[in-house]
Amino acid sequence: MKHPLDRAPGTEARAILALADGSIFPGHGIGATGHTTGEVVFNTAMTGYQEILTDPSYMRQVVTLTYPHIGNTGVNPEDGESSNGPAARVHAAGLVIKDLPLLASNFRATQALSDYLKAQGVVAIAGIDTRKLTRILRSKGAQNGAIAVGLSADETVALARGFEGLGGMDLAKVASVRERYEWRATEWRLGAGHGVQDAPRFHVVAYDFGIKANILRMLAQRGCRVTVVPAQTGAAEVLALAPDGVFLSNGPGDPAPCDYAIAASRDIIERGVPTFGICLGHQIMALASGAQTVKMKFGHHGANHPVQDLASGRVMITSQNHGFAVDAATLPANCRVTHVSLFDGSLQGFERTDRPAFCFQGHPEASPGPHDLGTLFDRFISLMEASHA
Ligand SMILES: NC(=O)CC[C@H](N)C(=O)O
Repeated sequence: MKHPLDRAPGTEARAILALADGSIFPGHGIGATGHTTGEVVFNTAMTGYQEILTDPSYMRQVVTLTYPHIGNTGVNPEDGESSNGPAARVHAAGLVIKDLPLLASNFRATQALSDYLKAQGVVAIAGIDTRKLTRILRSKGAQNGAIAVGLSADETVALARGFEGLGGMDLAKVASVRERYEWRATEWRLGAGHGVQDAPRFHVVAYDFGIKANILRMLAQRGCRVTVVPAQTGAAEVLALAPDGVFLSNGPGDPAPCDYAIAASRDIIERGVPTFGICLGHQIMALASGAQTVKMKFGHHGANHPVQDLASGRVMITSQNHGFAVDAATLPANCRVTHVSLFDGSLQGFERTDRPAFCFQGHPEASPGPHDLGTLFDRFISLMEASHA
């Protein structure tokens, strides 16, 4: 009898991964049939594939995982990161891996990765030389690509070249929730699962540009009642909710065309409301402060990127997922750099010197990844406390 976490060997369809430069990688399909396109990026995290697939920031990106064995721990109903609708919903446009194990084994697993990808309609490919692929992406930069089951190599290359690219693409409003909602679930604990915040000290309004659930859980854990609002909510509507603080979320796509979010954030920050931004939210805060963003060559996607906190000199190991960055040279005088990447010297965080506002480019909420920067959430709480005093 087939165990729900087993996979029958030799049953996969032939599939092709093609890059816009014409590179072809034959493999086998481990997800839905059909085809998909997107920007092909590589992520160096050794695990956390369920959180990565469900992170809305990966919308229109085909994720290559450089760790060779993916799927070993199956998937479970609790580790999804998409807060908008079912947490288990996959947002990545596709998945590229080296090897899918025949057997998944974990006490929390309820489904095999392959069955999950099929159920979610996600096209995915295994048997790929991900080291070769990653060397191409590192030397030439992130590229548009396609995965296809049942198409020729030429047809798959044509699909890859047909993807319009993420530059200039406004996806925050696409990933965002349509209706405002309240969030109270706290962080997951072994044996207890998620708790509920029923005695909140603060009210946070969180802009949903594609927000990850663990950000909301970490805010709730620290005593916040969170009202999550759609990406295009105006500043007046947010201020009318009388928030103690405003949060600008992570999200997919290019931050520069998100003019609605840039304008609203500018108004809210100028009003002196404590504001915290993560990843796309950090980029939006920079644009709202007058700085500029740029597209990176291949971005940062992984779970062990060293980042230095300039005030203390301490080096933090961080979770990262971004393909755009704030150009530090364009930061105005009222922005002070707080964090720098030790991989490439790029800007990782800044604070406003004239307003209670700060932001971080990586992912302090982890999921997946290390927890070194959880203290940034405590800093946001301190800003809200200070504004009450
Ligand atoms: N995780 C994120 O919020 C990503 C932000 C933005 N889409 C980028 O790629 O840089």
